[in-house]
Amino acid sequence: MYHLPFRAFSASLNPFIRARRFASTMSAVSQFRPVVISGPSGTGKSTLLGRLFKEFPDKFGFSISHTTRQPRAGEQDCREYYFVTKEAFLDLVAADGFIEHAQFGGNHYGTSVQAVKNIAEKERICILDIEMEGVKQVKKTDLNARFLFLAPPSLEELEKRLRGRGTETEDSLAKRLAQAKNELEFAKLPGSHEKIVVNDDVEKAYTELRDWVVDGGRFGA
Ligand SMILES: Nc1ncnc2c1ncn2[C@@H]1O[C@H](COP(=O)(O)OP(=O)(O)OP(=O)(O)O)[C@@H](O)[C@H]1O
Repeated sequence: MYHLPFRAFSASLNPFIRARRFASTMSAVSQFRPVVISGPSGTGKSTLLGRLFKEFPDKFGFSISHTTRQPRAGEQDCREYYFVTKEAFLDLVAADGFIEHAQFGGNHYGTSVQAVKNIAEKERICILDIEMEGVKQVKKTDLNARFLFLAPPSLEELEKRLRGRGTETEDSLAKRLAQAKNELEFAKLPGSHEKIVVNDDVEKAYTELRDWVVDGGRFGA
């Protein structure tokens, strides 16, 4: 199987390939700037992104994650996931190659910086739907990203939406609301995001988000 970390490693052995690859990914992310959408769980990110992808089916993409779990029937390497060994995964962690990574059920999962660049190389805008810690990590990279924060009208309304979605237990609800407070505090810091959209009325919020992302057809470039 052909793994991304191996490809990245083998390219790094040859300075010419490395320089060429660096130049091409740099120009790709300057032209196709990734967009980071963050905001508390339940604030409506999936709802608005679903609409954006429907309106612009060929413009955007999600990065492919890495995982150390085994592929399931029908899953393909480099399509659903980059399926890697635990050793390759930990090497990439050590090389600071991940924007975020976590462990679930004994397997590792992560979003690599290179996976985001790969979307730009396909001439699409990579959308990253991530939490505050991920936002901080993206800011440390050369991804040239733009940052939008989707805010709920209030914490009370956020709780109502999370309850209405029917996906939470009392325990997970309390955790999400506590994390929401942290996210809202972070969003108040100057420079944390370039654009804040309050998802009060869904039509209004969608128009505001779309117009900022599309930026008159320039997509921030
Ligand atoms: N403007 C709105 N007014 C009322 N309800 C909304 C609005 N936007 C989204 N919702 C509803 O709020 C709930 C949470 O929305 P959604 O699942 O899109 O949030 P999310 O930010 O993607 O959450 P997570 O980060 O947990 O995936 C959904 O049931 C959705 O239908």
